[in-house]
Amino acid sequence: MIEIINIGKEFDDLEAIKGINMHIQKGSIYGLLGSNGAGKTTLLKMIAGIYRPDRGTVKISREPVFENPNIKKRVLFLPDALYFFPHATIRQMADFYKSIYPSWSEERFARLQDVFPLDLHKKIHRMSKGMQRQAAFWLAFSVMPDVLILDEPLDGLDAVMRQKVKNLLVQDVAEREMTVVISSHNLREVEDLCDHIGILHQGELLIEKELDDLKADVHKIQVAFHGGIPARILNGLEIVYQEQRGSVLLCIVRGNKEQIISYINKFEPVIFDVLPLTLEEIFIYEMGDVGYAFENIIV
Ligand SMILES: Nc1ncnc2c1ncn2[C@@H]1O[C@H](COP(=O)(O)OP(=O)(O)OP(=O)(O)O)[C@@H](O)[C@H]1O
Repeated sequence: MIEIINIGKEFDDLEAIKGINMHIQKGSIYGLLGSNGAGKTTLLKMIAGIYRPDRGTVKISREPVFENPNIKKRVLFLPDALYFFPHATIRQMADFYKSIYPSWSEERFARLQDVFPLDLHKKIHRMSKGMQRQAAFWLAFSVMPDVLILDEPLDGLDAVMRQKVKNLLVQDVAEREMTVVISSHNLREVEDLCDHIGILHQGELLIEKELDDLKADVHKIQVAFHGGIPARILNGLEIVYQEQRGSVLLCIVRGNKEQIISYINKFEPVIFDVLPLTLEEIFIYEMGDVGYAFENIIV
């Protein structure tokens, strides 16, 4: 659905995006993670056709996005800093969206009034930050785009509204195979919502994987033995991080869960737990691998 082919982008002498390749499947929810300044917004703007890549191409449905009105009318970008016309009301913005997006659904817009309790005729700039974000989602869901690109989307929404928006996103993906790309620092939210994850760092894509595969590959282990930790045990494990707390060895280990369990059981542990890592822990550890310092990631 979305093909990103060796794209690069520079700002003056800063190489913000350094030759990224990505493939995003139709109907998936792709979470783009990364440290501050990693290049997420720059990449999203190139996917949305707002920035022209200095090299490489972004294609949606096999067509280049940049300066391609046929594709751009199927793509909606919700930026982190929202923009509405000065003094516009939601109704006026809706009429604008209706005039530029052929997929706009007036019927859906009317139905979503039940989800977003906002005054259609109040000037948006007089609304609270969270209400403005609700207005932006109301408009976005009424456009019914094929591709929805969201930069830090749920910031400012209260817990109930976040859940409502997440439900609407999942519903559009399930019912009409909308493709969603989300950049977020809220890894718990990404973990709930996304099926694919990309981690960006200093303009490069460190990892691109299905969330389930990412989680299946790395485990948190707590283990203790009579008479101390056998020195040999560490040789047979791909240990990413280790720490001893009293007689308990805590470590993060890469590899197949069953193989790790059968290997450790040979040493006859008295305590042995294998726990999944949260996406937040995986992120911190992957970033640690590339020198983005962490100290103690086992909690
Ligand atoms: N319009 C611009 N002009 C010059 N430099 C820019 C511009 N936009 C972004 N940059 C630089 O490009 C790099 C990537 O910025 P970008 O906003 O894409 O990062 P990000 O991953 O979205 O960061 P954050 O998580 O902090 O929002 C940063 O070093 C930033 O200063």
